[in-house]
Amino acid sequence: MMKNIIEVRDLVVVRGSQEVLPGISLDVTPGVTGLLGPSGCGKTTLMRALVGAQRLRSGSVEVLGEPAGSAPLRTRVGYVTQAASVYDDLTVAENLTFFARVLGVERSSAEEVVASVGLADHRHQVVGRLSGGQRSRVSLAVALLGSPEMLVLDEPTVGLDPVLRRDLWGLFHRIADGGAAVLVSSHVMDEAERCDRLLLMREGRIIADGTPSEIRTRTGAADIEQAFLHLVEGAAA
Ligand SMILES: Nc1ncnc2c1ncn2[C@@H]1O[C@H](COP(=O)(O)OP(=O)(O)OP(=O)(O)O)[C@@H](O)[C@H]1O
Repeated sequence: MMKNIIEVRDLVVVRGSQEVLPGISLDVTPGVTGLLGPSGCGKTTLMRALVGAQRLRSGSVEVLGEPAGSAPLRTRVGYVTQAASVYDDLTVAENLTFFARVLGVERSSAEEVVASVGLADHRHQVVGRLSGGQRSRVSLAVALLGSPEMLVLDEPTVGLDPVLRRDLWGLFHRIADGGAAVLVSSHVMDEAERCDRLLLMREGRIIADGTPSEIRTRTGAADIEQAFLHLVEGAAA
């Protein structure tokens, strides 16, 4: 059996006055796992909990056998939020060299990750003058420093053209083939078929968990969007 990279048990998270996650449990093994669900269902909140950036009301979140967010996980986990988190006044290469030093990662790794996100030709450009899609790939490159064993990506393909989207999904699978858990959130259902496993989320709960074909077969739907609607209507009935 494949080892669990992520173990979440009875996780309850309250934000403001709302119980956003009312008690989630899940295991994630290596591979590309898609976290899908409508806007506001709690995807980002779950991802924040996985990287230790979210206060938990109760329950536990373990990553690679350590409590989420603990010091030993610092270089073993990569996280990309929806907002680019790099320095606009530095070049692509300068950003990567800076973060490589902060993380204590080899300088050569900085060059590798720039190439892997397709930005080698832009490495001497100032980040503030790049397009939105290029900037978000700089954040992704930072998250890839040190070859993390868990990579958490919040809507990483928003605003990218089809060729880049295809290339990035190829990259996610190569990373997963190396034994990492890559967790990708999306509300674009047509990206679901690119995942090894899907977690469909609604109102803070996982309403389906399986491969894309398992979920389609179980619901008798032609695609994941139809399957999701079927599940939502079934749950409401
Ligand atoms: N800082 C906050 N304070 C209070 N409530 C919040 C806060 N951030 C998010 N929420 C609430 O938590 C719920 C889940 O939000 P979350 O960002 O996890 O959803 P999401 O599924 O990632 O949505 P999206 O796809 O739009 O990014 C929403 O109802 C939102 O209003």
